[in-house]
Amino acid sequence: MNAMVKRRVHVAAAAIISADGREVLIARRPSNVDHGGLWEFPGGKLAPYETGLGGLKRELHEELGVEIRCAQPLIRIHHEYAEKHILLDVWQVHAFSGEPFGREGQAVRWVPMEELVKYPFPAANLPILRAVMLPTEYLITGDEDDENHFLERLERALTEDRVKLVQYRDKALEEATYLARAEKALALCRQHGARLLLNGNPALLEHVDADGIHLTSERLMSLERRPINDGKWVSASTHDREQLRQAGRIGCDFVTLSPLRTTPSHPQVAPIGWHEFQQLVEHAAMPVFALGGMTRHDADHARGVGAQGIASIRDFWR
Ligand SMILES: Nc1nc2c([nH]c(=O)n2[C@H]2C[C@H](O)[C@@H](COP(=O)(O)OP(=O)(O)OP(=O)(O)O)O2)c(=O)[nH]1
Ligand SMILES: [Mg+2]
Repeated sequence: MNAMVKRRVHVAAAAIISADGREVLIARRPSNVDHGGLWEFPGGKLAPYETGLGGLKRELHEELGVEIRCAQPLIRIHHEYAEKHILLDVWQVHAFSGEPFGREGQAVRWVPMEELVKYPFPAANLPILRAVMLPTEYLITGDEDDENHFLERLERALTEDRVKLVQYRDKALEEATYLARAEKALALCRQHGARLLLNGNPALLEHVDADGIHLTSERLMSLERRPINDGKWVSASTHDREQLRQAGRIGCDFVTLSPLRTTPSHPQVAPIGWHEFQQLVEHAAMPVFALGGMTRHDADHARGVGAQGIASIRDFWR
C-alpha cells in the first residue's frame, strides 16, 4: 500500500457565551456530513488566506447570522482522525450582535455549562469542553499556620478577586488537620460558586467530597491511568514536554506548566519563558495554566499564547 499523507484541516470554531456567562451555544451537525448528528461548536474550515479569527467571523455569519464583537483565544487542539489531521482553533466569543439561528437548517441550542457533557461531540472536542468550563484564574493556596487566617484569605480571594477555581495546597500539615481544613475550605468555596481541588493522594477525596485532585509531577509520572473517575477533576503540575504528554496519556482535565518566570520560591530553577511555553502548549491535549511569577495582569498574554490562563499563589493569597 502506498504511504498516505493525511490531509491537514484547519478549523476555526466558537464557544459563544451567554451574557450571564452561564450558557454556551452549540449546533448539531447535519446527518449527511462527517461526524453527522453530533453536536459541535459552530465554525468551519479556513480558506488558505484566512486567519483563525477572520475565518471564524465569516463562518459565524454564514452559519448563525451573527457578527462577532469580542473574542479571545480559548484553546487549540491538534487531533488525528483516521482520515485527516485536524487543528481546531477555538475562540471564546463574549459579545456578538444579531440573534443566532441555524441558517443552514441545523439545530442550535443554548446549553448550561455543566450540561455540556451530556451532549455527544466529535472525539477532538473533549479538551474544548474542559476549557469552556474552566475560568482563566487558578488560585493555589499559600502556607498558613493559623486556620482563621487561612479561611480569611481564602474568603477574600473568593469575594474580592472572584476566584472560581482553588487548589488547596499545604505540604506542612498533618493529614487529619489538612482534611479538617479542607472541609471548611470546601464549604466556603461552595458558598461562592467556586471549585476546590485537593493536593496530594487521590484517596484524600474519599474523606472530603471536593471537586477533584491536583497531582504533583512526581505522582503524575508514577501513574498508569487516571486515578479517579470522570465525575471529578484531575489536574497536575508539569514542567516539560514529557510530563505534558503523560498528563494527556492518563487523561488529566487540565495542568499547570511552570515556572514561566523565576520565582523567589524556586530561584534555582530555569524559567521556561513565553516562547517555549507557547511551543509546549501547542501540542498539549488539555487546558494549560501558566504558573511561576504570574499575576492576573498576565492572563491576557497567557491566553494569547495558548494558555487557559494563569495560576498563582502570591497574586491571590494576600
Ligand atoms: N465546526 C466544528 N468542527 C468540528 C468540531 N469538532 C470537530 O472535530 N470538528 C471537525 C468536523 C469537520 O471535520 C471539521 C469542520 O468542518 P465543517 O464541516 O464544519 O466545515 P465547514 O463549516 O467549512 O463546512 P463545508 O463548507 O466544508 O461543508 O472539523 C467542532 O466543535 N466544531
Ligand atoms: Mg461548519
